[in-house]
Amino acid sequence: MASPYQCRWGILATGGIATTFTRDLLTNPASREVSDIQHIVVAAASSSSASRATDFLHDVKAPSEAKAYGSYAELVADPNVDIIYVATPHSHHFQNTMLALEAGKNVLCEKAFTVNAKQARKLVETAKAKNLFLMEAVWTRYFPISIKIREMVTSGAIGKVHRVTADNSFGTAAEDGSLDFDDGHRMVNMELAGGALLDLGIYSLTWVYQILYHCQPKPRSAPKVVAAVNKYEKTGADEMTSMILQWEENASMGIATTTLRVATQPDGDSPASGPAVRIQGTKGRSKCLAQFIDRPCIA
Ligand SMILES: NC(=O)C1=CN([C@@H]2O[C@H](COP(=O)(O)OP(=O)(O)OC[C@H]3O[C@@H](n4cnc5c(N)ncnc54)[C@H](OP(=O)(O)O)[C@@H]3O)[C@@H](O)[C@H]2O)C=CC1
Ligand SMILES: O=C1OC[C@@H](O)[C@H](O)[C@H]1O
Repeated sequence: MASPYQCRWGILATGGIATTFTRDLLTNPASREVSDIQHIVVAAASSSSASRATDFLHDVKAPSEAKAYGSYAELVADPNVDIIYVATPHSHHFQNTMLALEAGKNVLCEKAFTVNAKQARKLVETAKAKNLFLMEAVWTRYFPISIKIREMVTSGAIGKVHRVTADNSFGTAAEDGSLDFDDGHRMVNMELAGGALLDLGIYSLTWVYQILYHCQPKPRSAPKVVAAVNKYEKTGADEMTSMILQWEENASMGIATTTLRVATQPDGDSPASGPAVRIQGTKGRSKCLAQFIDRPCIA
């Protein structure tokens, strides 16, 4: 049997999702019946100190040879790194991803990819010009349930789809109107491009787009969009966003919502919480297909 391809990762940032992702990356692919690849963490960097990166590598049980850097610039210059995983707040994705691309590295960047379309275009152009892999880490697209539902839509199993509704919301509010997060937390901090839309709403939009856009035959067109945003008065970040997308030629509508004030699942995992995503087609009654919009669960 051929030896597995060795993919050598550099982890840029050491926060919550960097820890979760890196632990998952180091799980033996054989556990999911994959044998043609081996993921190796060769280095990690923290913007605050090399010792923070050392602690991170220890925490995720990376190989003892993995290098710890105290700056992102040192990480992207490491010749042993094939691909960089960017796990900083939204505000920093563009600059961190560009740093890595310019150093000739492939990149997997956390969602939300960038804070505007212009930044996204620039990154894509740079990656193309340098023939590098570049991807936004929206794992929702790869869940077995997403793949199954896309198959159901493209095979016509639920008929012509006319409506998708998707909500991804969590949080509660105190009597005085304050949200669960401290004002400096990345979820509500404008300096870190916080807010419900970039953090959670992108999952609602992912569901609408993967059904009503990507599953439709080409040529496809952009939808008409009407949207409204409520801002959190303590920080100015969006705390509630509702989006209606309509494709006139397909007679289809997507309704994507997100908020930090109430939860998609007020009753936790119980079916009483209701679905996060509903897909309605001509051959199917309304389908309640996913209880967790950003987790690989089946309702
Ligand atoms: N795909 C998914 O399921 C999830 C994705 N995410 C996404 O991952 C990204 C990071 O989220 P999360 O890990 O929860 O965030 P954390 O706040 O836990 O970690 C962010 C890390 O970014 C680094 N960083 C660099 N500059 C700054 C700065 N100015 N302020 C704060 N941190 C900075 C820090 O690491 P260091 O000090 O080492 O440089 C910090 O630990 C976001 O884009 C978020 O949307 C988050 C959760 C789940
Ligand atoms: O992507 C995410 O998914 C899970 C949430 O807890 C987190 O805030 C968000 O960034």
